Amino acid sequence: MKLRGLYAITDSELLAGKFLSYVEAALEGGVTLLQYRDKSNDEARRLREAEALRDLCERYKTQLIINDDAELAARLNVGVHLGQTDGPLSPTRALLGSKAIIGSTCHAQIALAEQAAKEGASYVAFGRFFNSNTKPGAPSCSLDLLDDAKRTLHLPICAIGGISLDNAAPLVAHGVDLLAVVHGLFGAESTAEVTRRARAFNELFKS
Ligand SMILES: Cc1ncc(COP(=O)(O)OP(=O)(O)O)c(N)n1
Ligand SMILES: Cc1nc(C(=O)O)sc1CCOP(=O)(O)O
Ligand SMILES: [Mg+2]
Repeated sequence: MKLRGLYAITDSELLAGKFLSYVEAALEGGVTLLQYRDKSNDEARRLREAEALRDLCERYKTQLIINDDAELAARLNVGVHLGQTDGPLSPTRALLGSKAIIGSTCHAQIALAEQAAKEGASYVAFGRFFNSNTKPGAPSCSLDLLDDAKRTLHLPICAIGGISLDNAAPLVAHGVDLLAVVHGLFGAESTAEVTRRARAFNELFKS
């Protein structure tokens, strides 16, 4: 499967009270990867929501990725995204199998991405590219890094951090394969607007 297009990421606070309707609206507009990102310790809710997302993703033929939690990903037979302190990639690849999608946060460092590639990552994520409401403290990353990354790496490149329809085009022009978005998608006022935004993000990959 080609990893290219919109990578929608959920936010439990932003989506409170409208979680599944907003996610389904995004899927309706077209989502390549959907990440379930919930930083709480509420294990029961996390399992319940992740199962609901897995079922929804199956209906829309979208790949589900669990943030941080390889055990939950293994339980649901879906992919996982791991940051630099979320656990090692090689044992996670062994746990999830050769076909699973495993992503790695590489901040603004090509060396981290090269290491992730060696350890079996399916894609590498760089960011943050713009000011982020969701994660204001994330280290910043420049467009120049993408040119180096395209020259050096041979796996899909994901961009994250403050991405919206107003600023995403240059990222795609610099070779980004996946646009990972929370607020720029789910910050919309209505489900119709979420669907419109998802479609518009996908259009960026067609020109
Ligand atoms: C696609 C994607 N890229 C980066 C991150 C950030 O991961 P991490 O650094 O582990 O931070 P948290 O998201 O866990 O707070 C991500 N989740 N997804
Ligand atoms: C979860 C996350 N990780 C980042 C990083 O730079 O590693 S930025 C970020 C938040 C992305 O949300 P929004 O699209 O609302 O900015
Ligand atoms: Mg993490």
